[in-house]
Amino acid sequence: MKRARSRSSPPLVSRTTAVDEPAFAAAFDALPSPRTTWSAPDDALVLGGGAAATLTAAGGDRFGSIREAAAELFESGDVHAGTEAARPRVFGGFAFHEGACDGEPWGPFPEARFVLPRVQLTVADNGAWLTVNAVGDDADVSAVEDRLAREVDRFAALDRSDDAAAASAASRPPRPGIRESRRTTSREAWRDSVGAAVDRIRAGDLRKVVLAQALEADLAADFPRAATLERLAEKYPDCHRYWFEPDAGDSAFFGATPERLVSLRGRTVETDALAGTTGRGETPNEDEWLARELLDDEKNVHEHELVAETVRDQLEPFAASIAAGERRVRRLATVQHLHTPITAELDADRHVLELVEALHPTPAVGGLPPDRALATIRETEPFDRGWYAAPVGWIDAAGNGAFAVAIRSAVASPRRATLFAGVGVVSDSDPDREWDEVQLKYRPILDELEGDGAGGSLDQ
Ligand SMILES: C=C(O[C@H]1C=CC=C(C(=O)O)[C@@H]1O)C(=O)O
Repeated sequence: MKRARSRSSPPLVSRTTAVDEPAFAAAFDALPSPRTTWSAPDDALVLGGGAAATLTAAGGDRFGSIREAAAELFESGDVHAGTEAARPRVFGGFAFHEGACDGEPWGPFPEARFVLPRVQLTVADNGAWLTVNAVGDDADVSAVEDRLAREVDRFAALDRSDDAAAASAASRPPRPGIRESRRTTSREAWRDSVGAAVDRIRAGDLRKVVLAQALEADLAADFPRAATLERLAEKYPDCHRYWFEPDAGDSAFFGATPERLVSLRGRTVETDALAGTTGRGETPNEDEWLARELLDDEKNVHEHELVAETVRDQLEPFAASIAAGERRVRRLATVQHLHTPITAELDADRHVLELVEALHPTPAVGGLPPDRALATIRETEPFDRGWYAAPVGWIDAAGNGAFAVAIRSAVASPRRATLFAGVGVVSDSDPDREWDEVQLKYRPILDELEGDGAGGSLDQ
């Protein structure tokens, strides 16, 4: 097992100043690689460029290793953040399980990687902020202040967010179109594997397993990075949106997920149980009808309750109190899900990665019992999950953090994208309906690849 290593060593110098908000695409394009973006409904938008420090780890101890490396990084700092949202945070994610990054397209992705951006734009309720971070040999206060002054000048020359032409959808590069696509799993293979999982569940060997597929698409034109993120932000404003570029190569892992894994602030924990899916209707009435049917559907409610119960059980050892809200329907642009919000107060101070490790993988992406479900996933799926369905998010110096489950996601390079989507299999799952559900879950990303470019769309 590899230990986490920090490529630079503390101390850390961080300086921030208020700036006029640049247009998203202009800021994204102005940042150096590796770029990071993070955006959540209750969080500031962060765009990071370059790496003042990179923490990587692998193996079963990757959560603990990153925690140690982050503690070391944040140990001694000279920080003038200006606003809370611009305080130093490392952004990144984990592999779904050990060995999940072995195959393509995961080559450049370690099993855990977090970055303290070298240059960071933070767009919060109280305005836009530009930060320069430096660590180790680069951590010289006057050099950081000079760099910040240069970055402020550079960003001042960019299009502004309130410039209608820069922000207009019409001026964006079109969606690239798909020239050719390949599925990892044929319909026959899917029927066989879902059927085999159902048999094991009925035999009492498993309670639930989430099986996924991948879809590789050759793009007809270059993948428009910033425009795709802008379109996802408009269509999925209530989702966690993320973009992670590895250190090498020209790919990125990105997505717009409705599923929060956990957020920790002080001792207050918020999490979601999200499982059980139906489509969107053509009309508001049809939407309502589908939502009511989902709330009453035994198979979906069972699939959902296994997640809600397990999340509560997994939080129990850490919690002074836990409260679950009412089960309701969460409506997204392409699907509707059963959703139970869960909150807890911890019994002691904890690091968010302790909770991430305890909760991942929830049965919304793994299954029950966890070990048997994971073994089934490894035996069944003919591709590597990499960071798909794994925790992505951020950590700060106090051990607070927010993590989402990286579903509705893909790895994209300029001319290729690999998309991932899965479904919860329970005792009365029907393979063909589950196949259709996988296709719905590709939609958030697929809609941004198909369409108005030169290429075509996917046959379902
Ligand atoms: C595993 C995925 O979705 C999970 C989250 C919400 C609903 C799910 C379901 O109804 O099967 C899945 O558990 C995915 O989108 O790849």
